[in-house]
Amino acid sequence: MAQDGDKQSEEPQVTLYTLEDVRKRNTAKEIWLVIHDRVYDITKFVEEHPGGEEVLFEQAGADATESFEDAGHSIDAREMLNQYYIGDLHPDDCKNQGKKDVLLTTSSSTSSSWSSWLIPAVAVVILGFMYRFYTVDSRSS
Ligand code: HEM
Repeated sequence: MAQDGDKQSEEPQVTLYTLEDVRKRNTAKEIWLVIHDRVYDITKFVEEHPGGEEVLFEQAGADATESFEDAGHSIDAREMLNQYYIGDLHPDDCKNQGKKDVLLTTSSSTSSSWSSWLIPAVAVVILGFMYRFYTVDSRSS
């Protein structure tokens, strides 16, 4: 029995929130926002934010990924996010971003597999032609 308990505690328990859950937390008492499909409760951070309270109030209850990235936050700022992380955005609400990631991965891996054999193959064909022309030239002269 104790083992069962251990197993359960080893599994990461991620709480899922919908955008609707997040939207409700946009008051001075409670401020949540979404960055890269992760949900943050920044209520206690608002006053400390070096970029000011106002920008956070503007993003309260919404997906702040774009504005967070636009501000060009440092690595330290990104690490600070962990302190306020409370859960993930429900997959239903982050469909578009998931699709975009998949497309980007697929297209980049496809192009790299193409170039890995196409460029050497073209080089071999060109070298073959050059070799033929040179040998034919030298035989005829
Ligand atoms: C919980 C989320 C956030 C954290 C932990 C955070 C943290 C920080 C930190 C540590 C800085 C100081 C500069 C740096 O180290 O990059 C900063 C600056 C700033 N932040 Fe944030 N920030 C958050 C969310 C946001 C959002 C959503 C916006 C935009 C709406 C924003 C806009 C800014 C701006 C404009 C500055 C000033 C940049 C400058 O003066 O060069 N931040 N933030």
